Amino acid sequence: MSMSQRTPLRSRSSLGNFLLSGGTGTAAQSSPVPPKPRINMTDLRRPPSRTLRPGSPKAPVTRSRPSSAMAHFGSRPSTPSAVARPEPYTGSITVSIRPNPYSVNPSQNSPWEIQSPAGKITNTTDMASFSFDNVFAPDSSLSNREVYQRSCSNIVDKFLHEGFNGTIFAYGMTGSGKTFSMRGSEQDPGFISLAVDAIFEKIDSDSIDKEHTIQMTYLEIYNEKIIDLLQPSITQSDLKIRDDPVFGTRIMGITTPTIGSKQQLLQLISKGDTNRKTSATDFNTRSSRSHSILQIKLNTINLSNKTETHSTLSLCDLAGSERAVSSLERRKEGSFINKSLLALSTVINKLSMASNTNNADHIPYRDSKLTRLLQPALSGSSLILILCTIHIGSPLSSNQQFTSETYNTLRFAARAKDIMMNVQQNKSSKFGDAESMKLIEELKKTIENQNNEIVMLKMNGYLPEVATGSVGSSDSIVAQKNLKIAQLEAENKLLNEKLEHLTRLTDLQKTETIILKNDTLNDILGSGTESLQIMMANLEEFYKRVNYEMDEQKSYINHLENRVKSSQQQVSLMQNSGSQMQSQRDRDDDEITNKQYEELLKEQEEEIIQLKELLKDKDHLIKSLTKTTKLRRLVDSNIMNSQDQMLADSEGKKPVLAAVSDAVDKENNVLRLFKIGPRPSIEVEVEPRIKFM
Ligand SMILES: Nc1ncnc2c1ncn2[C@@H]1O[C@H](COP(=O)(O)OP(=O)(O)OP(=O)(O)O)[C@@H](O)[C@H]1O
Repeated sequence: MSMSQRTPLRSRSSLGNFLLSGGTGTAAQSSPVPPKPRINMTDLRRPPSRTLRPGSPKAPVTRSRPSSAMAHFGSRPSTPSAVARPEPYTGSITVSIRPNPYSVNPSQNSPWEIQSPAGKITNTTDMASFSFDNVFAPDSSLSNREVYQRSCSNIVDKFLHEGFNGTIFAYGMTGSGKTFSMRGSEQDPGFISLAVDAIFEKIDSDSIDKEHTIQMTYLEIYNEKIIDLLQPSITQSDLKIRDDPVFGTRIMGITTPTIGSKQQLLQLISKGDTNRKTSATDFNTRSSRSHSILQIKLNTINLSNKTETHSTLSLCDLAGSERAVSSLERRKEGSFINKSLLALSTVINKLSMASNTNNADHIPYRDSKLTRLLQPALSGSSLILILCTIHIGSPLSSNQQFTSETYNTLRFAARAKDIMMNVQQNKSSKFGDAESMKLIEELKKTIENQNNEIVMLKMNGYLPEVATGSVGSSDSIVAQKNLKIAQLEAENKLLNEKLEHLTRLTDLQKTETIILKNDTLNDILGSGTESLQIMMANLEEFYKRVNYEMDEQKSYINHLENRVKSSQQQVSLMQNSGSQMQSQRDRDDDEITNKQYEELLKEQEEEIIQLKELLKDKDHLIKSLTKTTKLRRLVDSNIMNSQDQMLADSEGKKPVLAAVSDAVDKENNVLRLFKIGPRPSIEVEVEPRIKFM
């Protein structure tokens, strides 16, 4: 059977030479969506960025400054913390400013003074000054590599070596150099190529006990539609976004090839680039008319300590905004681009305000596809670099617009710089689950292949041995054929039994894994040393949070419904008052808005159904957890009891069992509060292990 599409990348010292020479490249490239050898966490359908990460729409960021070690979240019910977590990154978003050197007119004075070493840019007219992590000189000899090393490589390193997610996006006016910085050229490769180099350097240099699997997606948001850049013809229609417990958000049905080599990855990126919408505009002959997001997902299995880590690097090249546009189509695109960039600005403003004032306002991530996709990153699941590209031309005549756009970009950058983040590393998990999923996949394929062979044998009487003339008379051919069919059927029966067994065991492990991967439940489970009261209080807290998130969803839906109503009213008002004089442009915009709201509303309705399912899942988890807790307590109390009994026998005192029984009564009272009935005793297979004969 072919496992080529899921063959992990090893360091060059082991499998690397074969794989990196393109051994698996072609197959993976043509595959639309290869199955992932990991537990499908979507069953849980939990929106993590709103629940368990520091990213609730109400309190997405910490208020602590970079040096603070004691980050806390805003107004949402806090996560009870009993388990030590990996060291988070607490600090601000990295913001770098890069001027387009060709926007400088040497014969005129620039309205901007740049002090690169101090990371400062000042407007010489009103002396408004901005400070950032980097402000690069408008120097055409400054290479992308240098800019990458000074602003971006740190995030890529943390993505590669420490299990952080990283998000890098280029923001700025059209023609200011976003695509130039992200894609670069052959002579001067951009951030994407440089990050790909770093990824494969890491794979090459890693020890032989590490296996890497790389997957990628490449999409564009064009006119508020998500389009798969790797399969645009098939999936021209708008792809849907869903919450995902592992990656924050997930695009349904997007092509996610598993990468076999660096060359293959670069080829796929180039393929995506050619599919991206670009057109000539007033400021740029090849202007990007869409926002593009390239995601590289890295899964690393450490064979020596049997752990699996995943992290995602997102590289976004945003479309530039523009006002002066001549064609209707460009105007329509511009209206969508401006809307999503406005939504991004609003989100950045609110996050910045929340950081500065502890004012936990609603963050409207759902106002655009762009902000919805960036939601996990902006709400604390990712380190972020924003590269703002600017024009620093003369303040005179035609360049006046550049100055005001540069001002806008710098204000956006300054607000982004204000946002304080508390970013968690992705946790490593034991990879037994991935292995068993792989076995299940292999078994399924074998069974399928053998079934096909049986069908062929029965229908056509085809036997490979016959075709090669290696068998004798027709009687013996029939006998051999029947024997082969019988053998295959017997083998398949056995394989089916194995498959069933394995699936049962994996399901058991899956339930455990879901509980283990659930941060909040981990907190509740704690180290196993908390008292019953603490554990039940934690459960109560967990329940509160679920309800809180449900309420928040409902209020957002109300908000959207109101917006749909008011825009519908506006439209009918305009129609009634005979405002046919309304320009074609405005009507286009209104239609877009209404359609968008209706789509949003539909999505929200679907999501509410999902959330209700999610609540059921959480109920189920709480019940499982309570069972586990009871079981653990029973085991503990049995041990204690036998020790206590021995002590009581020797000292003539009351044994501890009586106290444990009091505790069980108390717990049942709390459970009744949650409307969870006390559970009967359960059969639990302790530490189910996969055994494959
Ligand atoms: N730092 C730079 N050094 C050299 N050339 C640059 C630089 N920045 C931009 N350019 C040149 O300026 C032009 C416009 O750049 P680019 O296409 O990257 O802009 P953009 O911001 O992506 O625009 P849009 O939003 O319209 O897609 C290109 O010809 C590019 O080569």
